[in-house]
Parts: sequence; C-alpha cells; structure tokens
Amino acid sequence: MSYTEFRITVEPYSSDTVDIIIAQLSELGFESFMEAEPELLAYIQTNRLKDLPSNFFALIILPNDAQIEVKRQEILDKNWNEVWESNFEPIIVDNRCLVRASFHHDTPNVDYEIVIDPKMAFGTGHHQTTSLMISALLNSQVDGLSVLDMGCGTGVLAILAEMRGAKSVVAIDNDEWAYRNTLENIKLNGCERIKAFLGDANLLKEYKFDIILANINLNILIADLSKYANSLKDYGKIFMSGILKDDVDTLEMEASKNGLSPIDVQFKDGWAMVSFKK
Ligand SMILES: C[S@@+](CC[C@H](N)C(=O)[O-])C[C@H]1O[C@@H](n2cnc3c(N)ncnc32)[C@H](O)[C@@H]1O
Repeated sequence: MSYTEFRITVEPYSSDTVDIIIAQLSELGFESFMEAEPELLAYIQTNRLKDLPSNFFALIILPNDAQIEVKRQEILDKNWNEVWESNFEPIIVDNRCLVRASFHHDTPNVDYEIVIDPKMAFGTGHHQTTSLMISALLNSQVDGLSVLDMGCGTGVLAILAEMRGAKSVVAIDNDEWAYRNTLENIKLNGCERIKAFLGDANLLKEYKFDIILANINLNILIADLSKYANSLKDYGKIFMSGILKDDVDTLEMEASKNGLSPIDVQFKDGWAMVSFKK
C-alpha cells in the first residue's frame, strides 16, 4: 500500500486555519496529519486519490486572510518509518497518560504509559480529538465494563480502556493499515482483553456495550449513529469526537433522534468531544 504526502504551507500559519483544513481533508478521506509549522503534512492512500475531484485543494474553504501552497510526493512503505519517527514526540494527556513510541526512552512516570508505533494510522494523542477522548476515558468509570472503540486507528483508546480495567474491549477500523497497526500496538502493550476487527458498524449486529468510543468524523458518526445507539446498553455512554465546535448542535440533534441525551461537551482548539447517555 502506498501513501501520498501533501506538504501544505499555510500562510499565515495558525492552529485555527490548520484545523479548518484538517476537517475538510478528513471529510475527503485523508487519514493522517502532522503539524510541522509552517507546514501541515497530510496523508492519504494513493489509490483513494482517483475518487477525489482533480482540483480538490482549490475547493478548500479557508479563512479570508489565509493562503496555502501544496507540494505532493509519494511515500513508499520502505521510508514511511523515517517519516513518522522524525515527527512523533511523546505526549502526556492530563498529566496522567503518556503516549510514546517504542524508540522514546527516559520518559516520565505517570499513571498510564501507552506505547504506540503509529506508522500510518491515526491516534498518537497529538491530535486534539484523540487527546479529548483520552481525557474523557481518564475521567470515566471503565472498570469492569465492556467497551467498543469504533474507528480505532492505532488502537490507543482501546489500549487505555483495557489499562483502565475494562472487562472486554472490541476495536474496529475499516482501514486495513489501521487494523494491522492496532494488532501490533495491542501486542506492544501486552493487552489481552482487546479483540480487533477489520470492518465498520455493520459488524455490530446485536452486540451491546457499556461504553462506545467513536472518534471519526461528522458524516460517518451521523450515518452510523443508529447502529451505535442500538449497540449501547441501557444507561450506557457513548463518547464521540472528530467533530468541530460548530458541529456539536448537529450531532446532538441526530443523537436525540436515536434516544441519546448529551451529558458533557469538551473543546480543544476548535475541536469537540460530546458524550451521551442512553
Ligand atoms: C480520527 S481517527 C481516530 C483514531 C483513534 N480512535 C483516535 O482517537 O485517535 C478515525 C479512524 O476511523 C476509521 N474509520 C473511518 N471511517 C470508518 C468507519 N465507517 N467505520 C470504522 N472505522 C472508520 C479511520 O480509518 C481512522 O482510523
């Protein structure tokens, strides 16, 4: 599988503008992003590019004063490791959860230490939405509960759920690379209660969970909400992110049609995480 990297120079560079670009590229199917001011690096599987309009960068809506310049290059499997190794710094969420790669040493002692070798999969804790979801898990009762991590990426949330005492964890991603990466990271962290699957919400059928985590994007969340709600036990909780602050009302409206009421909303740099109960 080969990926294409787009190096997007953002002028003037600001995290708000970068978030606006990331949100639009995510909707188009871009899967991984790295911020390297003044550039944003965006990655997509090369074979998915044919499904996009040829001038898709020209269609991106930017704040009035912002401009972008884009360069592209193909990243072959063999040099992908170098790309992420030079860009991935350890991160600590809420002073309690460290997410690091296996090549990071001398890291601080915290309650939870997750080792992620992300390669091409999303979920290192650097993205605001992952960090919001980690924070939500740290602040929730997870011990003894069944957890679904839908759109697991690197598996970081599933791994934290097991570390927080979940009785069973199911991790699902529809991207083969993410699924394989989750399997690797499950092994790296010695997790035994996570079962990973390649697929989407159609796998859920009649399975029921106490907690559902879904950090994907607004369109997918809305499309699959009824399946998530159906797979949530009575009084269960669902945490959703991958949405911008302005999308919260839309998501809450769709959730209420599926019998879910909001219990909390958290924001980070324009991104949002909303939790609901059944
Ligand atoms: C934003 S990433 C989140 C990864 C990780 N859970 C985190 O919080 O960092 C979204 C993930 O959802 C996956 N995904 C996208 N659409 C999906 C779908 N319909 N069903 C399952 N997974 C999906 C993508 O492949 C990607 O790995």
